[in-house]
Parts: sequence; C-alpha cells; structure tokens
Amino acid sequence: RVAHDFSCIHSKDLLPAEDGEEATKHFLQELVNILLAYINKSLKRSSKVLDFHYPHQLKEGLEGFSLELPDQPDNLEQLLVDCRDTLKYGVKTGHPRFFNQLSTGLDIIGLAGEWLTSTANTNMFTYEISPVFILMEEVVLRKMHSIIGWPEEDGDGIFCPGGTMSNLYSVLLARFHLFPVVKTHGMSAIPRLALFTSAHSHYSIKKSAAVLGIGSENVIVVRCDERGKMISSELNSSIETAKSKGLVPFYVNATAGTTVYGAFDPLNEIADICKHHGLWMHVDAAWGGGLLLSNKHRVKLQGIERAHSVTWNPHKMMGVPLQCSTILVKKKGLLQECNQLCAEYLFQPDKHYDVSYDTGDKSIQCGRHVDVFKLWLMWKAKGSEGFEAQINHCLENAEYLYYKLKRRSDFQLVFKGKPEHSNVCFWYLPKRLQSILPSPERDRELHMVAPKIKTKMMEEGFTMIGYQPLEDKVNFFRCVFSNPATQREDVDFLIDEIVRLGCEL
Ligand SMILES: O=C(O)c1cc(=O)cc(C(=O)O)o1
Repeated sequence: RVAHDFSCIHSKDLLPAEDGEEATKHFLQELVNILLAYINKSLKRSSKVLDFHYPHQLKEGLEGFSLELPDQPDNLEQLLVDCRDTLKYGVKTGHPRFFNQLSTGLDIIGLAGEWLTSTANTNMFTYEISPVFILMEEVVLRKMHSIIGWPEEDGDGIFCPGGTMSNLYSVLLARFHLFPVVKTHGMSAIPRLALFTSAHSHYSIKKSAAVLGIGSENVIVVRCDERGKMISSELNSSIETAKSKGLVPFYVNATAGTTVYGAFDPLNEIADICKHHGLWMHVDAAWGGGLLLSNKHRVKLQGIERAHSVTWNPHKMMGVPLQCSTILVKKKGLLQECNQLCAEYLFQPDKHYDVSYDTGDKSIQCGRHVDVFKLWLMWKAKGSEGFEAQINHCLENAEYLYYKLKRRSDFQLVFKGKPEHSNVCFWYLPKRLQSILPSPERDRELHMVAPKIKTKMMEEGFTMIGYQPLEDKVNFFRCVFSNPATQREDVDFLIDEIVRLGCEL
C-alpha cells in the first residue's frame, strides 16, 4: 500500500467534506495501524509497561510532543504523530505484567465494541435514539439479575459511570425507599440517618454519604477480622448503639471482594441482621461480582440474592474496557420513582412506542454513554463459559503467587491463608532486614521499602504493582490479577524484578 501523505490535508478535507471519503478512509486506516501497533506492543513481554516521565517533562513537550492548543489547525500528519506520542507516553494497562489496578487487560472484542459505540455516538436517554442499545441493556441486566439469583419478575438496574456512582445509587435508593419525602423536601424533612460499612470497604460509601448530604460522620465503620471480612456481631452491636443515640439506621453495605485484601463479607449473616432491623442491604461486588460466573468461586458470594441492590463492575474481573459498571436493584420501579423528573423535551408520554423503554429518567444523569454494547459483544464472543474460564485463570495466577511467596523468607504475606479473590498482599524484605526481628524500628524501615522499589520499578518500566499501608500495617504490595493475558512466567518475573530492585535497599 502506498504510504499516504497526510501533511497537506486537514480535518476539513475529511467527511462530511465533498469527496472526503478517500482521505477519511486512509486517515482512519492509518490510525488503526497505529492502534494495532500499540496493541501488539502492549501484549509483548519484551515491551515496557511504561516509559515514565515527570509532569513537568511532559508539559515542557517531549521530542516535539506539545500539549498546547493551536489557533491554526494542525495537518493530519501532525495529528497522527500526536496519536502515536499519546500512546507512547501512556501506561500499557493491557500488558501481562501490569498489576497495578483492579481493571487490567485489553480485550480485542471489547475494544471493537468500544469503537462501534463511539461510531454510533448516541445517548442512552431514550429508545428513540438508542433502540438497539436500550434493548441490549435490558437483556444484559436481566442476565446479571438471574446470575445473582433474583426471580424473573424481580430486577431492575442501570449502567453507571463507575463503581462509585453505582454505590451512590444504592444509598440514594435506600434513603428514598425509607423516606420518599426527601426527594422533594430534602434532608430537613427526615431524621438523622446512619449507614454501616466495613473498615475494609471502598471509600465510595463515605463519599456517597457526603455527596448525598447524609454526612460522612454518619457512616459507621464496622470492624473486620484479620482477613478483612466484616464481623457480623460487630455490625449488630453498631446498629443497636446508633439507635440508642437517636440515629435512624437505614442501610448496610456488605463488600464482596474488598479493594486491598479481596475479602468477602459474610453475606448471609449480614442479610439476617438487615432483615431483623429492617435495613436496606447493598452488596458492593464491584470487584467480586465476576466470581458469580465461576462455579468454583461463586460460593464466596452466597447470600447475595438476599440483597436489595448490588454493584457489579464488568470492567474489573470480566475485562470489559473502562468504563462498565452496573447498579442492580431487586425491586422494580424504584429507580424510576426515585429519579424521574419527566422532562417533557425527552420523555414525552404520547410517543408511538411503549415509553417504558425510555429508561433515561431512571438515571441521575441526563446524557448517558453507551457502556452496554462492548459487554454484550464480549458475552456473545465468549459465552458465560468463556468468562468463567478467564476468571478462574486469574484466581489460579493468584494462588500460584501465594504459594511461591509462602515458601520464601524474603517475602512475607500480610494475612494468613489463601486469598479469597485474586489479591495477594505481601512485604518484600531486603537482605539487611531479613535477619531483624519484627519491631517498630524494622517497621519504620520496611515502610520505606515499597515506595523505593515502586519508584525504581516505574523508572525502569518493566512491570507495575500497587502498594499501600492499611490500619496498623506499614506499606505492603498488593498484586491483583484480572488480565487473562497474564501467565505464571509473569508472576515469576514480578518476584524476580522486586528482588532485583529491592535486595540491596
Ligand atoms: O476500576 C478499577 O481499576 C479500580 C477501582 C477502584 O476503586 C480501585 C482500584 C484499585 O485499587 O486498583 O481499581
């Protein structure tokens, strides 16, 4: 193919310009070539995960890569160079040795789904402008309801821009369910509320209470065991205490797969307590929801069918491209009642089709991105069995890492026992610390090890893993597996790289 000269054409020469079709085809084909080169590179172990630069270096402009916005249009050759550079200086989150976040991987079908979604460029507020996507959302949500174990006649939900928003919906719905007057009269019309969540749960529960005007101080944090699982007897006593202080408990968040440890709360015990006190039970399965697809692992979420609402992020363990998050609600109609404002310019009641398909008014958004298509396409491509296999593979990688570290004296696992999810948490002890008994002094030294290793790791760029302190524990690494491309050799590489970078610290 003749390489096209894009230096003398500009965006105005592309469609919808007259006879812009040829230039458009060549420009988009060239972009696809850039993306294909990036995809191949991301999946090659010989490539780096990242080519790290400090903010000032990127802002100054690297090798002509300027972030500044011009008055005159750039030509398409420059745009293609900018596209290459944007990817060059980014982080390859699809790389088999990228362990830094819960969302990793680069699924080709998911990517194709996202490309089609952008090309369709439509909105999810009404059936009239998204007929296919609205029906797909209904089909996919119903499938997820049945996987949770809710009966056919139950189940509602919506795709949200991330797990934090999904959790926020659950608090909003629980409050509306108990006090519908709050929608119109606000918080002054209702007594002081209290909600409960575990010490290891996601900070979005507190954030939801802050955003919704409930107050983050009214989020009562329930103690966990050494594995990070909520202690249900502590939940019960916290609820009793809140009542004795005149607060009105209304909501409990149980976590299925905590962010750092990957712990699963005892859902049946929590459901019993919620039933006894008449509280809304939400399960934040943003990270653990994917395990419902695995016959081997779904037992860890037993009791989830008793929840009033569930957050489940397919962009985590199912490897769907960001973003893809759902709030699933057992009671039909509540989302609509809670959020609808019936804007006449969108939700006309006298349309020529069944307006119950205009699901936009269930949302607290107006415009809403189509996040369902890439999930629907992946589900068609893999089948539920395909998702099960990839999720089991990720947990097998975690088990492999766990047993490798268990046998070594230079690594120490943060909690005893096999991980419930694909999170493996550990300290690395440089040679000089390996012979020192645990003490506050050793802890002070150990606290600096992970940040130093991470700095060198990012500067060299061959792998990437997260670290954090937690409660009384000094900085430790958290390795999580959600990328089906990751194999045992990548686990071996990670361990060797941490030793190489840290043994002399
Ligand atoms: O969607 C994600 O990748 C994600 C969401 C979190 O809340 C926390 C993390 C994380 O701790 O890696 O990841």
